[in-house]
Amino acid sequence: MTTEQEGRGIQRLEHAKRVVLKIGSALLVDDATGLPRRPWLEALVDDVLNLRRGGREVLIVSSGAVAVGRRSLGLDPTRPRVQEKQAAAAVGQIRLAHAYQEILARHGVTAAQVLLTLDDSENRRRYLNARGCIETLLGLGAVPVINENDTVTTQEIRFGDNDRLAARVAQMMSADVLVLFSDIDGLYTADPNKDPTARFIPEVPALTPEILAMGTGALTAHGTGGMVTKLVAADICMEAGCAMVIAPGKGLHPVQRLREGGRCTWFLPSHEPHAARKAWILGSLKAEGQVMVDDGAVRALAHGRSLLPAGVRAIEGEFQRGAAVRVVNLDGDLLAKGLIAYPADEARLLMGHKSGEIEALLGYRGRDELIHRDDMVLDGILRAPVC
Ligand SMILES: Nc1ncnc2c1ncn2[C@@H]1O[C@H](COP(=O)(O)OP(=O)(O)O)[C@@H](O)[C@H]1O
Ligand SMILES: N[C@@H](CCC(=O)OP(=O)(O)O)C(=O)O
Repeated sequence: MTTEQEGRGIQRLEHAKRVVLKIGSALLVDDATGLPRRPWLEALVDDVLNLRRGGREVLIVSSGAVAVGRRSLGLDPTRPRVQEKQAAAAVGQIRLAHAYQEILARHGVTAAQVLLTLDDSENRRRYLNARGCIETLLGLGAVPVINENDTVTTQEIRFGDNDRLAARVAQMMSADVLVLFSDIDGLYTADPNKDPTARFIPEVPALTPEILAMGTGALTAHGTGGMVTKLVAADICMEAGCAMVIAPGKGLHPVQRLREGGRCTWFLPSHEPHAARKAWILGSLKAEGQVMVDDGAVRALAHGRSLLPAGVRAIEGEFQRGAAVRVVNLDGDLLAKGLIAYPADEARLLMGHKSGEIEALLGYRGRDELIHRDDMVLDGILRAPVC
């Protein structure tokens, strides 16, 4: 790898505000005992703490529930049935979460278990709930330890592999970097375990058909992904403006080795996560309603602030929480488009009121903002001029 290539990826990691680390079963679970590898996990937690000391937020997407639980239940790994895998995940997840919790707690850090399903990334209301919860956990200094909620998913309605889940989490949380730790040090032109002429690829600036053709299935006993799912994950990340890296995870302190310039493959998107999210709100979502705001709110939006209920005069349309809505001024001029934090009926109850009154009006304490600035893109007469 050239110094310049090394540099670009590492720079992304060193300047990242939010990093997702994905740990595969083959790295975490000891083949002989079927238990989490403690020394490896302790070294990983050390790495996580170092990242956090540098001011970064860290999320962990961890596989291993099925591998751990399968062993505890004495299930045959060669003939997995869906219900047995679900049962194994239920047993293994509690042990896995406990291992993370125990090691992080020794350093005074709180671990938080988050189990997600495919629906949580595709249904906008659930998406906002999951995102809000993880955002709150990060704000409170916890380390979210995320896995698929295997016990309630079936073949048709699941991520199926944690490479893709991790990419969806990175996209949902506008992470700057996703690290996929693997049993291999990166992407090759072909599977190097089968083809000795396969060449290593240090950096992928775009997912061309040639790159996509390099993906083939998994070889390991525990793993479900192989290179195919890593390239699917790269596609999700690149689209979301998140850099992704496939790095070797077998040895102790895999993050430290990555930061020291160890061999890996970087997938580097040309745009930032924030820009990608805003483009998605502006371009891909159909507005389901309209919010009319007063002049004070127009000034707040123009300064990049969130929209509070106090500045709202009227709400049109019937929509659910998380719907995309147009924001207009009293003359009906378009100002912005955003994802609203309340359904239409509740938003109507809140309009014109101070955020401190939300609990009394709705009977629960929701978000202070009707549309958070991270969920809003200025448009129409407030659209930033393109230079
Ligand atoms: N083009 C490729 N480059 C690198 N590895 C590949 C490629 N195609 C297939 N593989 C295989 O994918 C494996 C990594 O995927 P997987 O076993 O799912 O890893 P993990 O469990 O670490 O996520 C490698 O060990 C390798 O055998
Ligand atoms: N949710 C499953 C993980 C499935 C998976 O993707 O495993 P892996 O290929 O080892 O990352 C589990 O915890 O066992």
